[in-house]
Amino acid sequence: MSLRISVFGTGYLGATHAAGMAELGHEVVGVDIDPAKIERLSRGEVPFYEPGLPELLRKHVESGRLRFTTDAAEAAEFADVHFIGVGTPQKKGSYAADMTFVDSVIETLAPLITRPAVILGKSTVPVGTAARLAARVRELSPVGDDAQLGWNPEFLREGFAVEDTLRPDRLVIGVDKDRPGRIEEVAREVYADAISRDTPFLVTDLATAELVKVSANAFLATKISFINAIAEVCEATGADVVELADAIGHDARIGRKFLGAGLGFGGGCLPKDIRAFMARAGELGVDQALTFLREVDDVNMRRREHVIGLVEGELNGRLQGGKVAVLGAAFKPESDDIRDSPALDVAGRLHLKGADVRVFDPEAMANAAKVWPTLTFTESAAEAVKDAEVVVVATEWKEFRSLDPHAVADLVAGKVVIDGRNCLPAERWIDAGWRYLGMGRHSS
Ligand SMILES: NC(=O)C1=CN([C@@H]2O[C@H](COP(=O)(O)OP(=O)(O)OC[C@H]3O[C@@H](n4cnc5c(N)ncnc54)[C@H](O)[C@@H]3O)[C@@H](O)[C@H]2O)C=CC1
Ligand SMILES: O=C(O)[C@H]1O[C@H](OP(=O)(O)OP(=O)(O)OC[C@H]2O[C@@H](n3ccc(=O)[nH]c3=O)[C@H](O)[C@@H]2O)[C@H](O)[C@@H](O)[C@@H]1O
Repeated sequence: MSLRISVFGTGYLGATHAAGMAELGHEVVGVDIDPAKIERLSRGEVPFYEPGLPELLRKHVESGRLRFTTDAAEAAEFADVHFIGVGTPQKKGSYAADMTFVDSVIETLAPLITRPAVILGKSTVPVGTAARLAARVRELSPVGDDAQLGWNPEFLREGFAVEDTLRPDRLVIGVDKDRPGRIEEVAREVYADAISRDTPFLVTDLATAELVKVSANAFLATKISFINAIAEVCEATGADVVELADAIGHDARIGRKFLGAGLGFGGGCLPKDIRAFMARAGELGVDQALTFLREVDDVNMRRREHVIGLVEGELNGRLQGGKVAVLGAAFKPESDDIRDSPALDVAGRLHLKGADVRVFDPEAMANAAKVWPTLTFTESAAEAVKDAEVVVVATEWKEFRSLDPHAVADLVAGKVVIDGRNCLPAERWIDAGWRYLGMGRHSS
């Protein structure tokens, strides 16, 4: 059955969710406070890089099943199901999540709900938020208890956002167990396609749904920092963390995924989510339960220092004026997202320490230049590495993984490559005469 849906927030999550809902047969309006974004989306353009999304979005804008507006009243009038996908960034000067945007959607939308409707929150929020907002919605809406709020956390990965939206590996719906209302029934209609394929559909209370999301991200972050901590020990002992990860990953209880040692995790979610989780635990008086996440964060940030130290070492302690190429600015490949990007952080810090840094990224240059206008960005990887004394591979784009070490050798001043993502074929680079430094690996 086709539903009328609105999606508040048309960033990485919201724009993908809106297009995905249209693909599932629903009629959708996307709402954002940024008029420039809405104008581009209305023309069928995606204002960020996400493989497969431009085609999907254009298809549904052209079919008329998907449109965009800055007018919340229009969305309230049109839709019976409202998703909230606005940002919950880290607050300045604090670990906590900034709830201004989510709160503002509720304050605007709830009074406009004049017939029974369901609101499903998708943003990642501190536990307790949904119960607070559900009460606020009942208070503000003219239909009172007939305006119901549940929480439906999102697990998509950037770079695979379309696939993850259309074929999620699980669906979680948080419902106030004392007032379940129509939330489960409506969510089953929204996600009928995935449910028909036996996708696990888990109905929980509101707090559990909120905690599922932050626990999943905390676990992923912990797994990455675990392997990076082991990488530190490998570096001290001459062991090889990639062989080690392969070996422990064969144990099905451990698994090989997310054991990629390197520059560590970044992005708009993992770092801020573990910090917000710690902040919320503090407010709840259970901060001790999550002190290990402090360590997870510290191990992660040390990876960046480690790479900066390696560059400095290769330049004989002389960063000032040293020519360094940084390949990659995005926090991971197949994304133009530079939020808390380890690659860009390393490039920026080397630049602040006086190195002559040149950066190239296939998709993230425009975003990176906004944050680091004083960094030098080049048109190509070849231009970035020209005359470099050290090359740092900081984001594992395919374009960098498949670089020809012989061709690159002809361009550089020094054949030193730091593989910040353990993504290069080390033997090929070594055979081509390079000094190769991996993360937690034998160097040559
Ligand atoms: N990016 C991702 O891969 C995922 C993000 N999330 C969560 O989803 C939420 C959104 O994340 P992103 O899409 O990455 O953020 P984003 O920053 O790309 O997008 C947020 C959008 O919300 C808009 N906005 C702010 N206030 C608004 C309002 N009152 N009404 C309508 N629009 C408003 C902004 O203009 C912006 O376009 C966060 O809580 C994040 O943790 C969850 C899973 C995946
Ligand atoms: O809440 C969110 O926004 C999302 O956060 C992550 O997705 P995403 O940030 O898109 O990226 P990941 O693929 O998880 O990678 C995160 C970071 O970890 C790094 N990483 C990943 C895997 C690994 O083995 N090693 C490693 O350093 C990546 O380079 C990247 O910087 C989660 O994977 C999603 O399930 C979740 O929905």
